[in-house]
Amino acid sequence: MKLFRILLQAAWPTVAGAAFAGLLNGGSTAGLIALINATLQGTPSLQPLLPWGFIVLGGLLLLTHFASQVLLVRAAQQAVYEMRLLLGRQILASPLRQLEAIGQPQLLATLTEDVDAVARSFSVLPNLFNAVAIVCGCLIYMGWLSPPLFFALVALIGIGAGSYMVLAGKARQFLEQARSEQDRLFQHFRSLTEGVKELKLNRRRRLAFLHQELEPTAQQTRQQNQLGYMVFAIAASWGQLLLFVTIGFFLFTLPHLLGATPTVLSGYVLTIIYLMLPMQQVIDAIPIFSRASVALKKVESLQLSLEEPQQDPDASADFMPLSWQRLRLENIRHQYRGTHEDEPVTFTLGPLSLKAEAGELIFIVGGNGSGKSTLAKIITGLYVPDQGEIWVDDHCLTPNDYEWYRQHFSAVFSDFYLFDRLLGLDSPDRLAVVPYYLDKLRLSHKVRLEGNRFSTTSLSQGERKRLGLLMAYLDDRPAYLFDEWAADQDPVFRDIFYRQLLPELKAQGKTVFVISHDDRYFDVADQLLKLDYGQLVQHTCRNQ
Ligand SMILES: Nc1ncnc2c1ncn2[C@@H]1O[C@H](COP(=O)(O)OP(=O)(O)OP(=O)(O)O)[C@@H](O)[C@H]1O
Repeated sequence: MKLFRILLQAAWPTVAGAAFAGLLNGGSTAGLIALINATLQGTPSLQPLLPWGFIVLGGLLLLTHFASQVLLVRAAQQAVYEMRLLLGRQILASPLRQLEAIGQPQLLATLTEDVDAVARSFSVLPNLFNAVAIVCGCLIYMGWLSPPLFFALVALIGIGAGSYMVLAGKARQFLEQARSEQDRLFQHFRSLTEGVKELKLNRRRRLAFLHQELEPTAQQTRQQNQLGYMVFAIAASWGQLLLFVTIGFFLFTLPHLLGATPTVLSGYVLTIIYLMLPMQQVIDAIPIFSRASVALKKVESLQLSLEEPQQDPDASADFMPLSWQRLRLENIRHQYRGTHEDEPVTFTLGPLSLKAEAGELIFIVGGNGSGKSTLAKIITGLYVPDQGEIWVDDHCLTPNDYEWYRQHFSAVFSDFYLFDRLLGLDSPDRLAVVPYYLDKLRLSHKVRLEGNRFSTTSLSQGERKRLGLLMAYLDDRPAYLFDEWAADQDPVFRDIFYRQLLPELKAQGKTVFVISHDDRYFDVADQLLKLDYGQLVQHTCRNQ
């Protein structure tokens, strides 16, 4: 049902047009069968009209079949298009913590496998819809021919459909298990692509990865899918057997019991034989719809939806960043909860407070795992803290303000992503300064701006980070955050970063947060915050 709701939401007028054409198609099919039956029975009064009727009904059948197919293909493609965009928007609107908890492999599996499964089900819809229309038209014709035989037929169809659904339910369970294995498969694909160097360098590790990780999961996925589709095949064969039993019943048993005339009998057998193809199409479509409904369930389990558009956060709020005088974090606390080998594991940052003025350089320092990046995500508004308040001048942030608040920051995180083009930066003024910054960051001999795209991003890690810094400069936000930016720079450029670039940003009135292990440069900082196991253990201000 949800699949149809998605389709209706995307393009209900087109679906309504297709439904109308489908109904006409079913009607003309039934009419054509009635006409063929009448011709075969040689009803004298109708003979002169039959050839004309045949031409008209045949023409109508072809036309309505074509119209309903074309309209449904359009509606289905529109639904797939909207579904992809909706999922993209929802992922972008979801809290970062939620996305981190889901994990990259699961998101990728959903964006590819699940969206594909739903798209595949939409692609068989036109044929299915036609088949259902023909079945309905034929049933109406058979009901008109003989009500007692019609009820006998409906009872047989009911038994067939009921037993088919029991088997289909079992098959669906196997498909669900196969889908769970697919998440693990994507996890392995990630290891394969991101760990390719490590796997290439060590043969034993590579073989262990192939035989102990990839192979068993791929095998499990294959087995569960195989079982699922095999049960569907058994169900389909059972359905076909029932169809033959039904024809046999109508030929040899029921007419004697219910006293049907030869016209009625031949009409029934002709219609049932004609129905075999559309029935087969319906039966073939059921596994595809089952897989699609497993996909929808999976998408919903990630607290995403392909159905209900959430309010688009980009639509309403005014995102113009302000310049601020002071930023305050009061009693902020954030906790990660998880399990490791069935033991609960938590990491708690805070409670901690800090103040940052415009034009201040604030260094956040501490050992590995002390919570620096977590604090950075809270400062930039990527995490909403479990407890505490963030104040921008005299305004305390409410949950609805976070989207607006984040627009005040430009950041280069340690695991930053480098876009190869300047997205969202089309003002000629901003683009004109790019060569200046490329020069300043000593990249002009390697990278050019071509239109709004960089000529290359195949650079060393240090150079990529410089390009990331250029993007941050172009954003021109009131606040900046650099997470171990200098770690990949050579000593000369590291010196330039701490002694020249950071003071320049400060002189422009920017608030700059720097996560750093470079204690040689701590003297540059106006404030130094030291974290240890999530607690603020040292807070030094230059003016104190
Ligand atoms: N997404 C997450 N889910 C669960 N726990 C996390 C997550 N990210 C970090 N942690 C936990 O929080 C702790 C602090 O991590 P964080 O990345 O903030 O440290 P850090 O000080 O930036 O470390 P480093 O200097 O190594 O980058 C870690 O010990 C880690 O166990």
